[in-house]
Amino acid sequence: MSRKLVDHDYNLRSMSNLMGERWKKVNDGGERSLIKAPSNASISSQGAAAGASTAGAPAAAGAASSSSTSTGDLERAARKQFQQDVTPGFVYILAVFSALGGFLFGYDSGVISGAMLLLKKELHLSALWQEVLISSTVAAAALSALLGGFLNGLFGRRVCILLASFFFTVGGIVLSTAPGKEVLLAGRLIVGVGLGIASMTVPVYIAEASPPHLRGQLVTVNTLFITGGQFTASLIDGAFSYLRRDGWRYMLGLSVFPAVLQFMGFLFLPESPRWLIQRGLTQKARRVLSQIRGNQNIDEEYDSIKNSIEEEEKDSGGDGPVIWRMLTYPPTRRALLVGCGLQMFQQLSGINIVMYYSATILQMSGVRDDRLAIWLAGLTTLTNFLFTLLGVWLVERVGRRKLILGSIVGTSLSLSLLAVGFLLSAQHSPPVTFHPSDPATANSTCSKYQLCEPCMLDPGCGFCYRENGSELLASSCVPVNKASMEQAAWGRCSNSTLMKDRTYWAYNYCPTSFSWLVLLGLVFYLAAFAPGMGPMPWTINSEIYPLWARSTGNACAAGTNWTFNILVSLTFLHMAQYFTYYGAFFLYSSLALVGFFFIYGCLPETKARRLEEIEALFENQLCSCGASDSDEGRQVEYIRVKGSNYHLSDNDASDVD
Ligand SMILES: O[C@H]1[C@H](O)[C@@H](O)[C@H](O)[C@@H](O)[C@H]1O
Repeated sequence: MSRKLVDHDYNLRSMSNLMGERWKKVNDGGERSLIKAPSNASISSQGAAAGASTAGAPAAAGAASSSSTSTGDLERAARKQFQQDVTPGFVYILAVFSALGGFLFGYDSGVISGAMLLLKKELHLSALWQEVLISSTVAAAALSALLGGFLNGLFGRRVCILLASFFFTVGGIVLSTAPGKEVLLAGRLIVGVGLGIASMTVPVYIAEASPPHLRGQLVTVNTLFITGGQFTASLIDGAFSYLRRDGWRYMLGLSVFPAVLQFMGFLFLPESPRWLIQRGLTQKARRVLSQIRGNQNIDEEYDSIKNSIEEEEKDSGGDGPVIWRMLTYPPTRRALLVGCGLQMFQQLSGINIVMYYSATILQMSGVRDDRLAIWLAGLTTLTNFLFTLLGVWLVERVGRRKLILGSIVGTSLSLSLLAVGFLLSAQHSPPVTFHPSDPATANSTCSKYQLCEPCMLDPGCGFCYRENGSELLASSCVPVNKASMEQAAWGRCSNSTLMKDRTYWAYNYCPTSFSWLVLLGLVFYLAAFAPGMGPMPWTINSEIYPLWARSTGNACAAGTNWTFNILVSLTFLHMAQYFTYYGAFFLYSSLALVGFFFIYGCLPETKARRLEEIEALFENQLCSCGASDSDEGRQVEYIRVKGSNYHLSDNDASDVD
């Protein structure tokens, strides 16, 4: 929430409305005055109810009551009181336990790259098996995310989160004890099912439990946990890479701990009050709502959710499966297109390619040692994490729309910078100066290449060279060892002892003096992508659908995310082969630009709106929703006075009445 802007919201008019309202109901039992100093008894009872952090609020309210107190003090007191009242600690506990699902998402999707380095040696995995073990999880996640919509509607968010942590736990145990590759595959599929369910349920659960002014921030914390999980995975990969035997068992098995922690936590955490109301479990919903709203009066929120569910049931009209009703009802159809479009553009912006490729980018920049490259790749995940933290800070300050628009422009520009780096490297590609003869077949395709660039673009070849200062000597293009891409099939680069003498094997890259440009592109990319394009698609999806369509909408959006994740990862090497690296990165950059126009036209601002109000934002024709967003700049503040939430805004002070 923007402090500066909020100061304008508390103008005299709205404050006097507030006071009028205050005095009108001053006799209500159990209500507290912002104008009159509270009694000591009320201070202590309220302080106790709201927890230690409320200690300053009654004092501030008391100060506001003195005749010499300025309106500014009164405003500050009201704001402070409001902020403390609407944010009981329980909401944070709930968000953190839910976001463990995000952590597991990040950990389980990130840890496999390091584990694979050990696995392929120990279990002698072919390239096909490596591919299957990596992609199977993402494919299972895509399918189970879609199925998760149905499960969410039927059993509720809490049961789905319990189910996801159960799958994570079982999957982790199966993986860490697997006797062979078939059981490993089973474990990866089980983990994938957990990933899919968690990725669509957790943001919805957090959004439904959060107060409007904190919703964006708390849902974004989930993506912070995803990137935190990816960072932790890279540290664990680095640490256990020294354990040549069975190191992968620890890497894959350690996720069991956060999974069990989440499972235990959710045995005690409540179901989403919105889901309960929808299911007609009204008494339980009231109990949960007062539990998560602390000392507030929840009547207004409860009534508003209940009314909007009744309205929605009338509006959404018709029978049939939810997805059909969503597609035939214009506001939800538009929301669905926006939600899935955001997830598609997130993946088309190439985040998982950049993360995956970062180790190679580092090798291009002269990091020759494998282990060092693994550790430095951890720096990439750390940067992603730190900049997602910036997103958590910005989301309620600048709003979702501006944040994601700024982010996608930066993403597109930095992808172009990466492409330029690759282009310059290709244009100054080192020549092949030495043509050793293949002992097996006199004529291998690799020996035909005259430059490093086409040689490294051929998946069957690599570049073997000696370095003397900045000069390359005796560089050759030779076939890669099919069992281990880290060596050539024969010759100087096929043997690690031979490679000691400043002889290097470059597979997938060429030595270049423009690596600094590529490195710069990588850092800019993460700084631009992580605060907006990373978290916002998840955050926005958790809030743009009406309750009856929320599970299905999020299921489709998460399914889209996983599907494009797998499509982009599987096609990247082929793209690089056909269009070269710079061609591929220019393509991702253009796709991000298309994404910018899509978001600019179609995405309305949802900041500080109640979930029940958001459907109305999609009433305009598609792709006029964003441009005609009349509320950009409108300041919305929810303020609780005497136990209810009031909606104050500059242009409509009558909301207070
Ligand atoms: O929002 C997340 C995040 O940005 C991750 O770093 C990325 O790996 C995921 O694919 C994405 O959905």
